[in-house]
Amino acid sequence: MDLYYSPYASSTGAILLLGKVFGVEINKIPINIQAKEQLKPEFVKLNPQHTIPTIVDNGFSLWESRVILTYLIEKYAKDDSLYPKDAQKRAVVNQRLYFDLGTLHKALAEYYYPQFQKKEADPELFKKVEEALSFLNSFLEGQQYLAGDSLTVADIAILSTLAFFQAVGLDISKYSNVAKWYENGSNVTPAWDEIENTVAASKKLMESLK
Ligand SMILES: N[C@@H](CCC(=O)N[C@@H](CS)C(=O)NCC(=O)O)C(=O)O
Repeated sequence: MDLYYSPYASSTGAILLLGKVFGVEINKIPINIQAKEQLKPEFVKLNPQHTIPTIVDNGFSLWESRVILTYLIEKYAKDDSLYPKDAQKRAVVNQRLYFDLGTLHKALAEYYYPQFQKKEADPELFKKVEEALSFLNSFLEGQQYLAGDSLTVADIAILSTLAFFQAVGLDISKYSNVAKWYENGSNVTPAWDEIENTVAASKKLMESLK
């Protein structure tokens, strides 16, 4: 399976993690967004929206990172534990994934990405980050996992989001449920080293831009 990736995409580690868990061989193809490589016609042919990450699995092209994660589970997992088939359990997992896409990651990206381009941090945008982390903290009240009572793709996606943004300065320590869940999650999630290695490489690149 080909994975077109960029160090700016916080989800790359989660995709590599699932690839390792399921024994899927992933051929990593870096795309340099600063050099606008994603706009090359051969890439736009694969993904007209020209976003990273994009996978090509036996000729099947797919993008939107959280959809890539659920696709990998549906296609390669031996059971449904990471993405339960039960309608209500799956709905809660999906709610967390959409919360990541539309609220948490969105707020973090809007606050941190401009800073990679040497722009001043905007405190107004940080309020949205704090609000999103407070929501996450409340989802985790009395819970060891984000959706249900065992590890799911919701945990993996949001752990990956937070691993990435912590590497560039986010502090989650005052959100005690989040901090506790992150600590446990990073210990119990299989192939966690894929996230750590990816985040370390991203951090190095982003620091070189400062
Ligand atoms: N929601 C999408 C976001 C994808 C996205 O916007 N990726 C950025 C890099 S972090 C990108 O590809 N930017 C280049 C472009 O849009 O041309 C996902 O999770 O896959």
